[in-house]
Amino acid sequence: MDEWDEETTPTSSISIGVTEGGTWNADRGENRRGGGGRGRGRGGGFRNSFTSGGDENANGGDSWNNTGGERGGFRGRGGRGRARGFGGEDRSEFDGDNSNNGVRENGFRGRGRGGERGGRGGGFRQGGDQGGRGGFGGGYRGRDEEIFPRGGDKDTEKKDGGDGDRPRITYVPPTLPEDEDSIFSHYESGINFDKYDDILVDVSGTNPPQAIMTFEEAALCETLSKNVSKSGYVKPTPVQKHGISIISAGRDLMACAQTGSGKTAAFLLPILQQLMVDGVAASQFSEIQEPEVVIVAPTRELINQIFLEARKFAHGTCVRPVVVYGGVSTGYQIREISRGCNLLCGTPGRLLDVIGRGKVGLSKVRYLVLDEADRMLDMGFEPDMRRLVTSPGMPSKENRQTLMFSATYPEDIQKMAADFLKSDYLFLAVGVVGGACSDVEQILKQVTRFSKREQLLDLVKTTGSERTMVFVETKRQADFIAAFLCQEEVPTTSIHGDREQREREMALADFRSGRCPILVATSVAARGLDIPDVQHVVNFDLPNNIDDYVHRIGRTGRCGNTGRAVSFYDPDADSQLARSLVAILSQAQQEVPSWLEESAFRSHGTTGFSNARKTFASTDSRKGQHSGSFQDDAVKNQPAAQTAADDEEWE
Ligand SMILES: Nc1ncnc2c1ncn2[C@@H]1O[C@H](COP(=O)(O)OP(=O)(O)OP(=O)(O)O)[C@@H](O)[C@H]1O
Repeated sequence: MDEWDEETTPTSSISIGVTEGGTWNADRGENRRGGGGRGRGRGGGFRNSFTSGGDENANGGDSWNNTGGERGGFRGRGGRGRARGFGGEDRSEFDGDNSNNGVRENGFRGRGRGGERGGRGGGFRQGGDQGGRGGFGGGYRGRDEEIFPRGGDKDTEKKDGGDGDRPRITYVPPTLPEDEDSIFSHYESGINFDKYDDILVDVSGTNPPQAIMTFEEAALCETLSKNVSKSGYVKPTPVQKHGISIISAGRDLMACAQTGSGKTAAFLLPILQQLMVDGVAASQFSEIQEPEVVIVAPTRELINQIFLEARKFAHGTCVRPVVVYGGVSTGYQIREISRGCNLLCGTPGRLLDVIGRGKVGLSKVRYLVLDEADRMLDMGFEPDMRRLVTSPGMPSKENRQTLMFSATYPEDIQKMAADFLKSDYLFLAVGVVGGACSDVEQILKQVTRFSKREQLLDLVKTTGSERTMVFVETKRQADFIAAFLCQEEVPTTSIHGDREQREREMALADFRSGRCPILVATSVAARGLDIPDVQHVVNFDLPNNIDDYVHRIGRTGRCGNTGRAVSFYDPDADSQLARSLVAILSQAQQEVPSWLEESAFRSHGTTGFSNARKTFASTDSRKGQHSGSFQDDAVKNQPAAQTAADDEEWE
């Protein structure tokens, strides 16, 4: 079976728990729920899960690898774990992350798996009325979250090739609502929307076209124009003013503009407009679909969001957008494509998959868009992008328009990106390349590794029901922190690359709706996600890459709204970021704590920020200067793919 033949679910820590735990693995609902005394609600469930770390720790791991009586054993250990987990041994859960021996590790394991298992059950959210279902196992989502066994139920089936127990993905996302209210639902632009007009814009390259000042000047066709109004757009943002005219003039573009400033519409509108002018219409009658547009983005949720935007703007036209991404039934996606496809959105792996299956022809591609282009082209993912542009039928760069967008553009990536563009491409920089959105208040808090959890709790307790994204570095940590907050009665959900797609989409839906106002996330949610009313971002763990910091805090303060980002700075772990942080904060006119300046000084032995900040100019790397990336050398030298933590599934 070739690698594209059928996708399998990523090995999920949550799912491991589900499978191994037996009770959770049962096919019948009553087994899942019954289980008998696996924890009743918040307190009990959580405590149970952590018991394995107690004096049973010699068996703690084993219990998960067995069934039947061992499960009972696990349940029987309930009640003591909490003391280890969150009470007495405050450090152990973190130590366990790195350690391979000793009591702490077992304790952590007990917690970790329990916690991950907990992610399914709902013990924390639904409290005592969940009865046996909860345990910590179910953790933090709640009673409505379905349990999907790893094999044999309606939702999964074994692979044909007999490839072990790995199930075929058969998840099909819910049908999208067709009513206009849903399609055009949007949040209001904020008080600072007009300030966008004050941002300096630099377009470099030969003969840039004149920017448009209004949507009327874009001369969009009637349906498109109405859709723009229904979306609540009154006037274009700077990246739209310039981007729309550049793309409409047929030029290749590398565009850099701050997070939340409307880059998606900047490429969608002129592309759709051109398709309309050309009278493009999807045909259901050809077996191979030949889209005119291919849009690629690095994560599933982001590409789905771009698809929804495309669907919104194309509403009532003959242009049919389709989306493909990992974690969803390939068969379903291929059927969607075969119903007609002009504009294909995809994550790279799944895109290459459907192309490789011969279901999509590329010879008609006129627009190739790479959103989050720096991430798409960084060191880890460059080969996939090269594979895409050299796929059979894909027009050469001379014969297509290639468009790249991001809020960050390290210089080395800019240079590589140029390989994908015509030599006369335009470089559009709105504001400072790689700069943070100035509508986000940035607060740095110096913490120790072991005080983070309490600080987080204090913080979320003061923010009440305001929507908050909490970024952590690892998937395990995401589950752990989500479970911890749930135990503290803060309704929380989580998103990371080990959660199944159904769970990821549910988590986002719960966060969007406010049902779970706290979303704990890894970097998988750092880029592009546009979720209304996210007032806060917390960097529980700072990323090891300043560009990721910029993207993460950009989940708030979008479209002229204000937001707040609180970052926990652990001097033992984060000093390599100090200088870049000082630069980012200063550029965004934020207060720079003196301890951070000192830390930056200590880690580099110089106060030479002004030198380093020469790189602040909005710069096209062709100008022969440093680009506007803020990365200091220490960070820059890290392979970008590694800096993405462990979380980008890339398909
Ligand atoms: N001209 C406009 N008027 C009003 N709202 C707009 C306008 N342009 C975009 N928006 C809205 O602003 C929000 C942010 O837009 P978008 O997601 O395209 O930002 P972005 O620049 O791609 O951000 P990121 O860098 O995080 O990916 C969206 O909700 C979008 O609908």
